Amino acid sequence: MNLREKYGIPSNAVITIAGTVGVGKSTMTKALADALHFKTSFEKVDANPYLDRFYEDFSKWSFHLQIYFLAERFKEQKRMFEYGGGFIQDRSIYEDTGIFAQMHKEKGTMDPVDHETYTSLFEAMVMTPYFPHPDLLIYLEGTLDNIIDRIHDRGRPMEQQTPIAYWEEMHGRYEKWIDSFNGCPVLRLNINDYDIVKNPENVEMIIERIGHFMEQTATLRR
Ligand SMILES: Nc1ncnc2c1ncn2[C@@H]1O[C@H](COP(=O)(O)OP(=O)(O)O)[C@@H](O)[C@H]1O
Ligand SMILES: Nc1ncnc2c1ncn2[C@H]1C[C@H](O)[C@@H](COP(=O)(O)O)O1
Repeated sequence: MNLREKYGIPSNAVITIAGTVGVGKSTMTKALADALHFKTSFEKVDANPYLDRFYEDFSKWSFHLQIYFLAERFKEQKRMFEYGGGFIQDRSIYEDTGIFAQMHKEKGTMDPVDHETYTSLFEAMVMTPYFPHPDLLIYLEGTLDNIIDRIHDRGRPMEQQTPIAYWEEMHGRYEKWIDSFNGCPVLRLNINDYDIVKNPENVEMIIERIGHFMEQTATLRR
């Protein structure tokens, strides 16, 4: 019996991994997909035509980048549900608006009219009964210091030039955002509790928690 069957995770589940930059979403996405024999949906980072320009000049490229991410994630959402599920997704669509667009508008690096246009498009596309929401959002949390170490170790050039204050602001916003998020069931995992890089066998403990959690949420919905 494989781990998915052992812990009763439906083969058509769509699980999205959320959390601030560098917390370990991509690593977790790959580990869970390998262990569950699920497909993956990754964010495009290297092939993103706006990301470098955005980090060079937030104000100039905020709107372009958000529209790009919205289009990419919406296409991915469609692809996952057309396949009939069985996916682990690296970052949810909800974080684009709830964290990034909101933060840049409030910090003055996204024009308020652009933000309004973006938000109305996002709501028309996502906040409708027709939009398929994930079965589960796994929220990865950790201390700011650990996360900044990971960003430095990973070494993406545009992130190295970004002031620590940016990651600190984002970290604080994530903590508030997740407390009020209700788009789908949320399972929180602290990165200090499960080191899946040093101890890959920890993945089974995470899958066990996912199985129990999904069973409980399904019972509550019945
Ligand atoms: N459990 C872990 N222990 C140590 N390092 C980790 C762990 N998970 C991820 N990392 C490292 O942290 C960095 C960021 O991880 P990544 O998965 O790319 O984060 P995200 O997708 O959230 O931005 C990478 O260098 C990755 O190898
Ligand atoms: N919606 C977004 N707005 C601005 N920047 C974003 C958005 N989504 C992702 N990003 C950035 C943050 C990182 O530099 C890369 C990849 O994110 P990661 O958390 O490392 O997967 O894209």
